[in-house]
Amino acid sequence: MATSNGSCLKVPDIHDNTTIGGGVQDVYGEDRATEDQSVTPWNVSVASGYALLRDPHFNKGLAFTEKERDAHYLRGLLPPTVICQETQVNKMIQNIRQYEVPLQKYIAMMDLQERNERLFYRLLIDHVEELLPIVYTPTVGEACQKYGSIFMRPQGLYISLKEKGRILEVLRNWPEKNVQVIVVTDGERILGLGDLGCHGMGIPVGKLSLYTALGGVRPSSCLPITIDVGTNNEKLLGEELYIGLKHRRATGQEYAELIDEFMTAAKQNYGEKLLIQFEDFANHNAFDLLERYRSTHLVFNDDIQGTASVVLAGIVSALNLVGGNLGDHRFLFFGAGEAGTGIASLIALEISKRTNSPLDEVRKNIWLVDSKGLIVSSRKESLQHFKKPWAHEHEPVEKLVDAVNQIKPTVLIGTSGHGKTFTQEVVEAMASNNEKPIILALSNPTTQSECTAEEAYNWTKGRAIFASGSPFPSVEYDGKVFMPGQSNNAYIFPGFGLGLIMSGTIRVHDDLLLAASEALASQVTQEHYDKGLIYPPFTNIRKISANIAALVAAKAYELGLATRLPQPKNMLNFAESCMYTPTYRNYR
Ligand SMILES: O=C([O-])CC(=O)C(=O)O
Ligand SMILES: [Mg+2]
Repeated sequence: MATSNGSCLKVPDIHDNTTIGGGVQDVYGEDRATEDQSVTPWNVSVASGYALLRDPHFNKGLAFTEKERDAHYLRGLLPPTVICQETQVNKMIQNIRQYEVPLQKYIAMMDLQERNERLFYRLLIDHVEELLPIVYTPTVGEACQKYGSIFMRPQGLYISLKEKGRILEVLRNWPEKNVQVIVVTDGERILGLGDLGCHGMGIPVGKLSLYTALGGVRPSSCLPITIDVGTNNEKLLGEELYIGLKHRRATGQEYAELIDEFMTAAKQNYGEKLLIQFEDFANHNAFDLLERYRSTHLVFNDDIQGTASVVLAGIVSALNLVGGNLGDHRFLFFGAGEAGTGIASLIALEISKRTNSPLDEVRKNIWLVDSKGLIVSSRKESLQHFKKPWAHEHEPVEKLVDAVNQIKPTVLIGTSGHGKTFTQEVVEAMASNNEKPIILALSNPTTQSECTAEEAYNWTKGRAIFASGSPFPSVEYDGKVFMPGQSNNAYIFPGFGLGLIMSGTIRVHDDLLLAASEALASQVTQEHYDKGLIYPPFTNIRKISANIAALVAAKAYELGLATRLPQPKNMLNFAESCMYTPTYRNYR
């Protein structure tokens, strides 16, 4: 029974605006009719009174109706006015706009997420282009750098070396029991900002809020995790407010054992269909972890695979502007880590499928530059394994500009994590070799971008097809306005994850990444091309995500990787019906 002091009551009928799966056996688990397992319509415990207002999952602030205020002991706890969610959204966006400093906007958004989850997501969805740079790159990068001083409440799980041997217990401390996606980092390579240790938590939190806002995966299914094995960041080690373990990183067996315990415990606790997204691990671990767990767990590395899928889509759609087939182009990467080699591999796979040519042959048109210069066969012995397929016959070349002049790429892709490395000389070399050079400056956040949009358009005299990892405003050159694209894995991972979840897929296959990429490219219309865009705007992202989810799920069924039966007849309708929407529920 309900009590006035805020303890729990049974709510016999909570109407939800969204139902999925026709009321039985929904994609989120067994026998549930609503998209949010924490509130089935028939028999749910939620807080009442003061505690209800303090519960971000249920709180509606001034949107509680008169009847709800009576029924749930809220009288007097709220001022008398009742306002709707739409008005609250308008008020909140005005409040956010009053902050001049992006980090203040970030803190205000995190505060809202902690106070009223549905309002947070409604606001983020309704103002996605404006707020994405706040909850995501670039501001999330700054938030991670200052995480120790802005830390208020844990927004996910911290699993440190102290928890070794007890990780299952730690997972069970998390209040949500039906977790379907974990985004996990060890903080060693946060965006292009390097080792931020435990302060990397901002990244899984940000990524998962996009899973919900952009991909419609319900918030209670999402679990952000930071694995803390120490940090090699001397500055953080000396900081009083650093929130992580204050010693250098554990490596080797100690590291592997902790990760392995985590992977085993996560699968044991949440089941075979749990999606684990690796995010912002350093190169060596990123490749090893993907290799080690891809055949036993549903794992996805966003930096290797998500980035690859989004970039391939952008290049495929850029062909509409520059002409030629994918196989006719020559690619030069600056940066041969996760993103660089991940994108290179997926492009090679796609060309190989399209042209029916062996991968070895296709790779010859794809070149990579790392910190030591062009990757060439004479360096093969000393190369890390993920670089070896790209070591082609060529004399050594040290500088990027020389590589551009000698290789003559049609597409230049920056994945270096180092800002300002596409110098005027480099960009001009691209422009002198190509009528419409494709230039992608993918490193994040904005400070690490290989060049700015303005530089790309100015130095190519408005001829560049440009996209970047972090957003840039539009640029005017010679009386014409250019709109740079944002080539960020945020286009892919939310819809990709939804596709896996809704189909009960148990393993990630490269063909699923190609399907996601194709789905994204198919969302770019003539209207976008006419504006020089190679990606659709983020304002359409939920529709884009539904399309990605549908194609990914269809491919998963085709490959025999999907376990949810029966297979939905109309995959797109099904994807849309699965998506969480943050409209307030009515509490009777
Ligand atoms: O988070 C982003 O904006 C894209 C990404 O995965 C990275 O840069 O590591
Ligand atoms: Mg990342």
